[in-house]
Amino acid sequence: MLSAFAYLTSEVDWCEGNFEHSEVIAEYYNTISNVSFFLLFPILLYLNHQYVQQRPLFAYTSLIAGIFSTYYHLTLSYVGQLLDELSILWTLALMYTFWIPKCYFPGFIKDRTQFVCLMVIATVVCTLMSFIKPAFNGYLLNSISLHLLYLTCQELKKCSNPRVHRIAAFMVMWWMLAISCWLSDKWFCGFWQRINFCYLHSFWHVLISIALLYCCPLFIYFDSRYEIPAFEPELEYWPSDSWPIALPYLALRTPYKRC
Ligand SMILES: CCCCCCCC/C=C\CCCCCCCC(=O)N[C@@H](CO)[C@H](O)/C=C/CCCCCCCCCCCCC
Ligand SMILES: [Ca+2]
Ligand SMILES: [Zn+2]
Repeated sequence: MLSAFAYLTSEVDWCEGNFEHSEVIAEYYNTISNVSFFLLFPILLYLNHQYVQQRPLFAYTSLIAGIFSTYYHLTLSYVGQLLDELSILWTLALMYTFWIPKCYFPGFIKDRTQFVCLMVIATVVCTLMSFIKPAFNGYLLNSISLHLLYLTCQELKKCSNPRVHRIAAFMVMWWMLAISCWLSDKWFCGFWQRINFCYLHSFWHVLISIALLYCCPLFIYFDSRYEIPAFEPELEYWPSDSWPIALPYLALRTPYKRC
């Protein structure tokens, strides 16, 4: 049992060489690049504080995923890998349970309570299955992004706001860059080793964090339109619209009321 915590017991070993820069950190760049998840957390929280006040549940999940991902790359242990993957699975399950608009529920589901039960059962089953072949979990988790893409397309069809379309386009661009790095690190490691450039998984950490900077405001914008009718949601940029590099966030405006 204790051996599951031991260094180098994980089923997946990423392309970066082990213990090349430190005696205690198995994959040095893959570990330190997790700093992007720790930055993501306060940035999302600060920029979207109005939304977080309305629906506080969602704020802490990216931090937990970041902690376990750091532990995993630091040790490459079996337990580290499972914690990394299961924290993402449960984060995404939590997001789905509370963020998915009712119109996307399967036909046999009547209300959110039933949907919560369905999500709990599905997540517990996936959790148990993930112990069977942990190496497969990464593919499963990444395939959830395809469903997020589908949901984005459906919502964009209902929305003519050019700002929303622009943020969605940026999210997809960053996600495509991120997933290319993740797959390339897995499939073409021999090539990257030959040219002595084995850092693509650490690029993935940074690029998927940037994609989430666009993904989160977009999905909480969709959610606000359905679930917080007392406010008018608007997507804005920090520090300003006119800056060449700016971060999108959700502002909740009180609609002007005529007497
Ligand atoms: C207002 C505040 C809201 C805060 C919400 C925070 C939402 C965070 C949501 C998800 C967290 C994902 C964290 C990803 C951690 C990745 C760690 C990692 O790299 N693990 C790998 C092993 O080291 C593992 O192989 C990767 C597995 C795949 C993970 C897939 C994550 C998908 C995230 C969805 C991104 C959507 C982008 C847009 C899609 C079109
Ligand atoms: Ca490695
Ligand atoms: Zn990783």
